Order: sequence, then C-alpha cells, then structure tokens
Amino acid sequence: MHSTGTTPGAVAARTVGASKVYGRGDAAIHALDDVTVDVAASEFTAVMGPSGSGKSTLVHCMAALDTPTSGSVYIGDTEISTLDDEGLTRLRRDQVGFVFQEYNLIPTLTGKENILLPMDIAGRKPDREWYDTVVDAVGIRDRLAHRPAEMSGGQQQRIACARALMGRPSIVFADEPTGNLDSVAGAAILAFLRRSVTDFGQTVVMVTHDPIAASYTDRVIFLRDGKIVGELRSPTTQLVMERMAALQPRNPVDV
Ligand SMILES: Nc1ncnc2c1ncn2[C@@H]1O[C@H](COP(=O)(O)OP(=O)(O)OP(=O)(O)O)[C@@H](O)[C@H]1O
Repeated sequence: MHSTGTTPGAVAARTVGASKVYGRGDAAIHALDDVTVDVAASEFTAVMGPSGSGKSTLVHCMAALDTPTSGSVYIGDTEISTLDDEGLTRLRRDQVGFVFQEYNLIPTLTGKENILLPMDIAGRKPDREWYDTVVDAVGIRDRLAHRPAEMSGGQQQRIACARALMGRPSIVFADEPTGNLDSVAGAAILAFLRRSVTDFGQTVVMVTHDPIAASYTDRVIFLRDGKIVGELRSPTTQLVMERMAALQPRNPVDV
C-alpha cells in the first residue's frame, strides 16, 4: 500500500506555549494565548471555535506560514524557529501541504501542471504511480487538461487537494477547505481528506466552522479567545454542535 511520510503513533506537529499577540498595550489582541497542543500522525484533526478564536492563526503558525510571538512550534522533531530561511523554505516545500479556502491555483496552468508545480519547483521527480493514485482518489482525471477557470469550485479544490498530497508531506493543513463549496462538492473533499488519512496514512489538520465537516475527523480541538478549551474524540455532528453552542457567548454582555 502507498503511504505518506508519517509514522503512526508519532506526533506530526506540536505547539508548546505558543502565543501570538497583535498590537501593544491596551490594544493588544492575544490571537493565541499559551497554546500547547499535539497533533498525532496519521490522524484527521479538526480545529473549531467561534469566529476570531484563533483557529487560522494556530494553523498558520503550525504550518510555518506565520510565527508565534513566543513559544515553540515543531513539525515532527524540528523546531521551526531554529531554521534559517533556506531550512524554512525546504520544510514548507517538502513537509507541509496546504489547502486554502480559495483554492489558490495558478490560473495559467492546467490541472495537471498545478498538481505537479510544487514538485517541479523543488526539482523533485514525481512518482507516476502515486500521481495516478492521488488523481484517482480525488476523482479529477477528466479535468487534468483544463485550466482553473474551466473548472467548478469543487473541481478546483480537488486539484488543490491533489497538489497538497503529491509531495507526500508529513502534514497537510486545510483552512476552511469546504467554505466556498456547496454540500455535495464539500462532501467529496471531506471524503477525500478522510480517505487520505485512512488509506494513505496522511496527517490532516482542518479548520472548520461546520459540525458536519468535523464529523469526518478523528478528533476536534476547540479554541476560544486564543486558548484550547477542550477536545472531542470520534466526534459526531450532534456532539460537535452541542460543544460549539456551549462556546458561543450566551448574550451580548458576555462578549
Ligand atoms: N494581522 C492581524 N492583525 C491584527 N489582528 C489580527 C490579525 N490576524 C488576526 N487577528 C486577530 O486575531 C484573532 C484571531 O484571528 P483568527 O483569524 O486566527 O481567528 P479565527 O478563529 O480563524 O476566525 P474566523 O473563524 O473568523 O476565520 C482575531 O481577533 C483577529 O481579529
């Protein structure tokens, strides 16, 4: 069976006392407030919480797209802050995949070229068999010669998912990957992310607002005001809805 670069049971990424502060003094916003969390390899983890609770900030810091003001972030055993620019570029390129809400495909390239672009840039030779496996798993073979403008949002996001997995990264981060999609197209993306974990051993961390999306995962981490306030294993839509309701301010006085 094909597998990605993760070892089951290992920690794929971790933050230790990570804080992110925007602004100073009375105007300071603690987007992350002393967050210590592990993400297990070969698991599908959701990050949830009210708007502004720090979900994107956490995932961007874990993916080395952003840096915490204090504390540490590890991808595998590597503490990100110890890397120089070249090391950071290599880590982002070789170990991290990212799926954005807005797909972020290159408009002038075909689907196939978009999928292979990160490997081209890295000078890595794509594994033909793995390419076929990923393309078939996302079900996008009939759109490979098309450009993004000729694809639906769901098709573009499938290409983006294939691109994220193509280099067999240690970890894939997805920030609201179904946020722009209808429920059918969204379900296809979620089924693919689930399958990439179950069948290929990929590690996936997904920010979502959607309790149905969260029910595809193995574990939900809940954030509020930049802090981890709980987690749920084997989440169901109903249980996630109940937890989310408990996290919302009950009335404007609580805000
Ligand atoms: N560049 C920035 N400058 C100042 N404040 C910021 C910046 N980025 C984020 N914030 C603030 O940090 C907090 C956390 O933002 P973040 O985007 O991580 O939250 P989120 O949970 O992902 O929100 P949403 O669900 O609305 O996308 C918010 O209060 C936000 O306004």
